[in-house]
Amino acid sequence: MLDHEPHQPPLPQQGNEKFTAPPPQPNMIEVDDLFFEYPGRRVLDGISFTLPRQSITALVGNNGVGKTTLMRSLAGLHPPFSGQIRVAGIDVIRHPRRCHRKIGYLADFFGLYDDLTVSQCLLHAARAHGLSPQDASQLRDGAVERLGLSAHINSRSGHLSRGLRQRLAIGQAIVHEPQVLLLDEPASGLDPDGRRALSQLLLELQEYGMTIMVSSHILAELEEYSSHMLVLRDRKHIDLQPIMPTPTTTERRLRLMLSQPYDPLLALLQAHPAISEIETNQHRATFLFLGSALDQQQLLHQLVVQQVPIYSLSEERLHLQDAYLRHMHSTPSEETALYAP
Ligand SMILES: Nc1ncnc2c1ncn2[C@@H]1O[C@H](COP(=O)(O)OP(=O)(O)OP(=O)(O)O)[C@@H](O)[C@H]1O
Repeated sequence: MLDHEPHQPPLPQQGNEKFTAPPPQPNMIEVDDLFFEYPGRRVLDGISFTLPRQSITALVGNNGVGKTTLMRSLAGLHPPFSGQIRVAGIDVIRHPRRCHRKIGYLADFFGLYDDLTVSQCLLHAARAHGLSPQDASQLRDGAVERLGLSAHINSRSGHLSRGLRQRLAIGQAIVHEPQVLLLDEPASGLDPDGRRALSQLLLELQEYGMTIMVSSHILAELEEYSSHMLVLRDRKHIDLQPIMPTPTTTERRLRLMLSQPYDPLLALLQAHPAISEIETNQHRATFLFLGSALDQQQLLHQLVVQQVPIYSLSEERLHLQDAYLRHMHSTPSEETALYAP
């Protein structure tokens, strides 16, 4: 069950699981010095990274670089050669079964029980996580609604179209409401409506408190919902970049647009204690802002009161495709800009 932050809407109750929730950790996934080898082939060579709670991370990298291997290691399905993996504070390598309850995983090539109905598949997945029949049916109903599968609840999975099978597989991965969701190429087989629905679903699950990692080669789609990009460059190098602030992040890059030039703007921004890295021209200013949503509201109020001719204030986000290409063509030690110009 998810740990709820005070501001989060309550999730449907999962029933009689009773334990004292651990204090929330800032990082939900922690990987340290991870080595993975297939016979005669090293795929991950001492990589380390951490992913913040409630982030949605796009895992990207060239074909064959090791994305699936990394995801399966995080899911406790591929014991690594050495290193440490902690998910939701649990040591995945030492306690893989305990982690399975907290993790939802969708494989790139998944299997479904073709003779079971949609309802039975979801119930089976929920029961496999040790949930009672009553809780399993309650969660099944939630997953059916979230995935838009109501019209197909009694259809056999073997009779579903490819896109609906993909949706059902995603439903199976989230039915037990895991804290961490790992999705390997979840959009393959989905039509444009299904892909849009997937983006919305991931953002909704993030709102509920899930930490999500998605591997895909379709960067434009990842850009719609990802808060971070994790680039697996080669077996030794992995880099994490923030793209969008998460609900718990306070640093963001803002863009302010002017309807006419306003010379005192630079001095005004420079005087603000929460603002740094300012770039201005006649029509706009971009800057790094450190503060809460309320602080941002106050900044906007201050600008309006001082009659700055502002017509919009928005958050800038990284263009994933540009950042990815910049990343892949730089040397591992080179700094890359976090946000698009
Ligand atoms: N069971 C296996 N035995 C041996 N080598 C394997 C095995 N599975 C994967 N590999 C190799 O390990 C490397 C990493 O594979 P992996 O599937 O993790 O890459 P990927 O980044 O997910 O690739 P893609 O983007 O094509 O899905 C590849 O070179 C692959 O050939």
